[in-house]
Amino acid sequence: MAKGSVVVLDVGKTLAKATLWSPERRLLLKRSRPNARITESGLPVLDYKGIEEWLAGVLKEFAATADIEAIVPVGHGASGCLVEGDRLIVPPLDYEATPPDDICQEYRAVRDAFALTGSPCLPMGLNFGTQLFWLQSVFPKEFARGTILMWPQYWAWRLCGEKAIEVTSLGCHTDLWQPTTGKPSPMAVAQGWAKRFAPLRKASDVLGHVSHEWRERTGLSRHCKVLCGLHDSNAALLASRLHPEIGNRECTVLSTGTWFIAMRSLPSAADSPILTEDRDCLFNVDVWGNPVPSSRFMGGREAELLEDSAGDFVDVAGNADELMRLARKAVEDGVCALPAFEAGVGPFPRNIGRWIKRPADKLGRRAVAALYLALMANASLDLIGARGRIIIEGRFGADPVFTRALAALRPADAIYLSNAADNLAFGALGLFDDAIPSGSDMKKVDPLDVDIARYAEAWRAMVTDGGTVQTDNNKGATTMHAGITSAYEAAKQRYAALGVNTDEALKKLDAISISIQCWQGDDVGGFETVGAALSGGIQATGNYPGKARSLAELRADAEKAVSLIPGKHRFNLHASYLDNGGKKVDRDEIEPKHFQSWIDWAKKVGMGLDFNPTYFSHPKAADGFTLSHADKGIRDFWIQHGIQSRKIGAEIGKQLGSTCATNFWMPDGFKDIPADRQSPRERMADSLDKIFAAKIDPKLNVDSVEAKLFGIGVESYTVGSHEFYMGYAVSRGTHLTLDSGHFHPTEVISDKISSILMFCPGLVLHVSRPVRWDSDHVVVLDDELQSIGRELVRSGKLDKVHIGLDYFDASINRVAAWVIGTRNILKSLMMGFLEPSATLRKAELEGDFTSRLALNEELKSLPWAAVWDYWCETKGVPVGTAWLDEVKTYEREVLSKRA
Ligand SMILES: C[C@H](O)[C@H](O)[C@@H](O)C(=O)CO
Ligand SMILES: [Mn+2]
Repeated sequence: MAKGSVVVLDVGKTLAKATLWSPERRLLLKRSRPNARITESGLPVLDYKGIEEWLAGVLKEFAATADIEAIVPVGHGASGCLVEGDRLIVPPLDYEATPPDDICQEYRAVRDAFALTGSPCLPMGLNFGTQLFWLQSVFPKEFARGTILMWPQYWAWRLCGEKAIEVTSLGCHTDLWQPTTGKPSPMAVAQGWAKRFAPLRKASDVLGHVSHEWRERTGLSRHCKVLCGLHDSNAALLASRLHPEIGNRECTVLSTGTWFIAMRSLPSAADSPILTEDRDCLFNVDVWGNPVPSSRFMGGREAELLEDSAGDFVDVAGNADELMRLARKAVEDGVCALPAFEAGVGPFPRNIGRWIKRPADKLGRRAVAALYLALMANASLDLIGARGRIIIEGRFGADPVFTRALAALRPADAIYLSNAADNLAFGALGLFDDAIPSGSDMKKVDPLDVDIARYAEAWRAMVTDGGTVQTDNNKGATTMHAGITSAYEAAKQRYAALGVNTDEALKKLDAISISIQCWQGDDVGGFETVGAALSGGIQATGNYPGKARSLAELRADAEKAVSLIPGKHRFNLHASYLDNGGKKVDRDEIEPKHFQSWIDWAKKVGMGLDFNPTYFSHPKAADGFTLSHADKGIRDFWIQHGIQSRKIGAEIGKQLGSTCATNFWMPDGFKDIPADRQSPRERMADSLDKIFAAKIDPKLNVDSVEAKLFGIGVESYTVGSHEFYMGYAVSRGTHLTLDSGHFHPTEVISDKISSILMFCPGLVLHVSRPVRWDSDHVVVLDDELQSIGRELVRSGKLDKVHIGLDYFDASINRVAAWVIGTRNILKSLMMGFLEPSATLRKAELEGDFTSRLALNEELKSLPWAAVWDYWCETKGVPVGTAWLDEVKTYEREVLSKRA
C-alpha cells in the first residue's frame, strides 16, 4: 500500500479525466474536460496543449488537497508522437483522421499479416502504423532523429522528462508489435521505427519524479513519482482481477463507451482462439506481455445514431421503467436495428445499418438501441470465445435494458456489473499497488424476462443472410429484398470510374435536412380559428378527403410522411399553427408558450423546427396590405407580430439546439396599376427594420425575407419584389428566401443561388413548382429541380442554406404530397453529390465544351436510382413505390375516417 495519495490521469478520446485517491484508495476528487478538435499544420491532432493546460490546473488543485505520492497515466490506444530532448517534434494525430488515399494504399502494401501482429487492417488512423506512415511523409527529418512515444507515455514524459514505451499501448492494433513473440513487427523494423521506439518499460515502472517545471506549475512535491502507465482498456482488465469473484480465473471484460471492447484474459496461452481479422477481432497485449483476444465495435457511437435525438439524449436512468417496457414490446413486435451503423468496424463490418420498423419517438429508438448493443456485444463475445465470467464496465453498465438483454442472451455465463464509473482508474491503482481492496462489489445481472432467443435468432438470420431487408409493416413480417445491394455495388463501380465515391456522396446526403412545410397537411388553414379563409393571393385548390383538422392530426400525418422519407428533417411552422388551447390569441400576442407543444413534439420525433409569421388570412390583412399599410395602427400591429415571431424562432432554436430560420413573406400589393410604388416600399423597409432591431444570436434564429412577383388579386404590383428584398437583405445582412414559384416563367432560382450566396449571410429556399398562374404545385423531379440540387452542392456552402419546401395541393392525398416532394428534392441533391464536378469543371476551364455537354448528358442515364434505392433501404424507409402502399393503408385506416 502506498503511503500517499495517487492521481490517475485518464486521457480518453472524448474526455480527459483525473481522479485523486487517498492512501486507502478512496476517491477524493474527480475532474474532467471534453477534448477539443484541433488542427495543426493542416493535420487533425489531439488536443494535447488544451489537455496540458487543464491538467496543470487540476494537479494544482489536487496538490493543495493531498500529499500526492504518484501519478499514473492511462490513455486511449492508437495514438502517439515523436519527441526529441524535451521537445515534441511530431504531434499526436487524431486517429479519426483518414490519411490521403495514396498513403493508405502504400501503407497497406507494407504492413504485416494479421497472423503476425494480431492487428487487423482498420479504417482512418486506427492502426497507429498508418499514422506513422503518414507523418513520416510530412516530417521526414523529424523521423530521422525523434523518439516514438505512445499516448500514455507521452504524458509520463511531459510530467517527468523520461522517455519510455510500454506493451499495452504498443500492442493495441498498432501493426507495430508481435504479441506472441514480444518483439516489434517486421514492418516496424523495416520502416526504421523500431529503433526509434523509446526504451521498453513495464506499466508499473516508476519512470522518475515530476519535473521542476511541473512542480513550479502545480505545487507537487519533488517526491511525487510518475509511473510508465498503460492503455485504458488494459487498465479495466487489470481491475477485474481485484474482484474476489474473478481473482485469477478466466474472465472477459466488456468496456463500454464510444467503443465497446471485449478483452478476454486467457487461463493459458494454449486456450487462445483463432481470431478473424475481418470481423474486428484482434490481439491486445496485457501488462505482463501476454496476448489478449479482443473484439470491438463502436457501440456508443452507434447508440447515438440509432437514438437520433439531435444531441438531446434520453435520460436512461430517469426513463428506466419505460425503456424496459418499450424493449419488451420491441422484442415481441420484432422491432430491431441491424448492423452496422458505424460502417467498416465491428463484427459485421460490411453490413449496412438499417432499421426494421423504426420507432418514431426517441425513447422507442433508445430501447431498441440497447437491444442492438446487447446483440452486437453477444456476437463480439462469441468471436473471442468468451465464457464463464463477463464483467461489464463503463457507461452502458447503467443501462438495464442493455445489461439484462445481454444476460438473457448468454444464459450459460455469469454477467457482472462492476463499479462502472471508476473501474478504469481502479485498475491503474492496482498496477501501482496490488494490495488494495476491490473497487466495488460486483453485481450479478438478472436476465431480461422476455423470449429473446427467438428475437436474436431472427436478427441473426437477417444479419448473416447478406441480402437487404424490407419490412412489410402491414403484416409485421420481414421479407428479404436482395438485389438492392448488388445493384448498388454495380452503380458504385460505374460512378467510381468517373471518380465519384457513392459512399461518400451518401454520407453527405445523410447530413441534409429538408424543412417540410406544415401547411401542406391542411391546405394552409392553420388552427387559429375554425374554417378561416385563406387570403394573401395564394390558393389551395382541391377537396381531397382526410385533411388534418387538429394539431394532433397534423402531427400524426407528418409523422407518417416522415417515416417514409429517408434522412432526418425539419418541420416548417406558420404562426397560424399555434397551440392556443382553444382561446383566441391574436397575431400580435403570440408567444413561445403557444408553440411549446410543437417544440415538445419536435424533440420527441427528433426533428428541427423553422418558423414563419403569418401575414395573411386575417382581418387586418383583408385589404391586401400589412407591414407596408398606409395606416400606422395596422403597421404597428403587424410589426408586433414580427417581433413576437422572432422571439418564438429564438426559443425554438434554443430548446432544440438547432438554428430556426424565420421567414418573412408579406403579400402586400395592388391588383391594379399603382400611383405610388415608392412609399409602400419605404414603409415596408421601415417596418422590417423595427422588427429586426433586436439582435438575436444567429445560432438560435436567423431572419429571412421572401420576394414574390405577383399573387392572385395582386397582379400589378408587389411591394416585396425580388429587387426590393435583395437590396434589403444585402444592406441589412438578413438571409434571402428564394421561392421557385415567385419569378417570371422563364426565370429559374438555380441560376440565382450562386449570386445570393456571395452577398447574403445565408439563403432560405422554398422549393416549389410553378404551373401557369400557380406557384405552389407539388415538387417533381424536373430539370429545374435537378439544377437546384446541383447548384446547391456545387456552391460548397450547404451549411448556409436552409432548404425548405413550399407547395400545397388539396387535390391529392396530402401525406403523399409531402412524401413525393421531399423525396424529390433529396433525389436532386443526391444527383448533385454524384456529379463528377472536378471533371466537368476541368473540361470547362480547358474550353472543352464538347466533353462538358457529353458528360452532362451521360450523367442523366447513370444508375443514380440504384444509389437512391440503396440509401432508402439503409435508412429503413420503403424502396420504390412501396411507400405508396403505406400511404394507402394510412388513408384507409386513418384519413378516410375523418369527416
Ligand atoms: C404559406 C407560405 O408562407 C407562403 O406560401 C409563402 O412562402 C409564399 O410563397 C406565398 O406565395
Ligand atoms: Mn414561399
